Amino acid sequence: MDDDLTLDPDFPARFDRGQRSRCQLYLVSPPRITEDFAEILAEALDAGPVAAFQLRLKGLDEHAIARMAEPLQLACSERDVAFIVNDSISLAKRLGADGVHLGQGDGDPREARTILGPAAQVGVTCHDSRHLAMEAGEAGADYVAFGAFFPTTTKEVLHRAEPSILGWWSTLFELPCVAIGGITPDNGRILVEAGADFLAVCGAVWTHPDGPGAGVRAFAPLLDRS
Ligand SMILES: Cc1ncc(COP(=O)(O)OP(=O)(O)O)c(N)n1
Ligand SMILES: Cc1nc(C(=O)O)sc1CCOP(=O)(O)O
Ligand SMILES: [Mg+2]
Repeated sequence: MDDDLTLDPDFPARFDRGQRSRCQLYLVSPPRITEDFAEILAEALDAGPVAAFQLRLKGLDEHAIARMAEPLQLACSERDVAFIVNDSISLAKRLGADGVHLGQGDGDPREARTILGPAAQVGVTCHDSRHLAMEAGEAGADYVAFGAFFPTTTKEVLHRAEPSILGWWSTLFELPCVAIGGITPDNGRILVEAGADFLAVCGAVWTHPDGPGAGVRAFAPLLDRS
């Protein structure tokens, strides 16, 4: 791995903004995965610096997700990649995950903090709303997520965000911001330049025609904004 692409040395202790000259990659799982997904994940994580992986499985109950999680969590911990659980504070607790990502209907960041403890990383969906982002920051979130910036086939989105919200946020606040939604190596640069601390990516990595490793590598040139 290229030394120039190493992560903040404190990672994954916190969703640190790290050096402001760099943006980091935050992988989001496909909504459905196959039994061999741990190998696919390992290929992606070994291809370049990935700060965090979010387990975002839809249409399954928590027991089923918990059964699938173990090898994925191991792949992350072996590589110092933060393992974040989507949607469920209780599942994050059960798995001993590094953190949880909460949508607006998924629970309160304060409750997540109480249940998961001070070291847990709590992210909050803020759509295109400055108000929601400030609320999340006040509630103790470790990052705020804005999106969707581009059309996506991974989920139906009701909100579209403009890159300027990233510039507004990162100028005023120290708390890291994540950009999500339809991000590819071809369109992501504008978000990095606008101030995104993390690019959260699903489809562009897992459906890359040359495999997920190539998907991760394709983002490397975008992440340095110095
Ligand atoms: C990093 C990141 N940002 C936003 C989301 C979306 O979360 P949510 O609004 O809860 O929607 P679902 O993911 O549950 O469909 C996310 N998962 N990750
Ligand atoms: C999970 C999710 N949340 C979004 C939001 O706008 O809150 S967009 C999105 C899908 C991200 O997948 P892809 O990189 O394939 O577009
Ligand atoms: Mg959710």
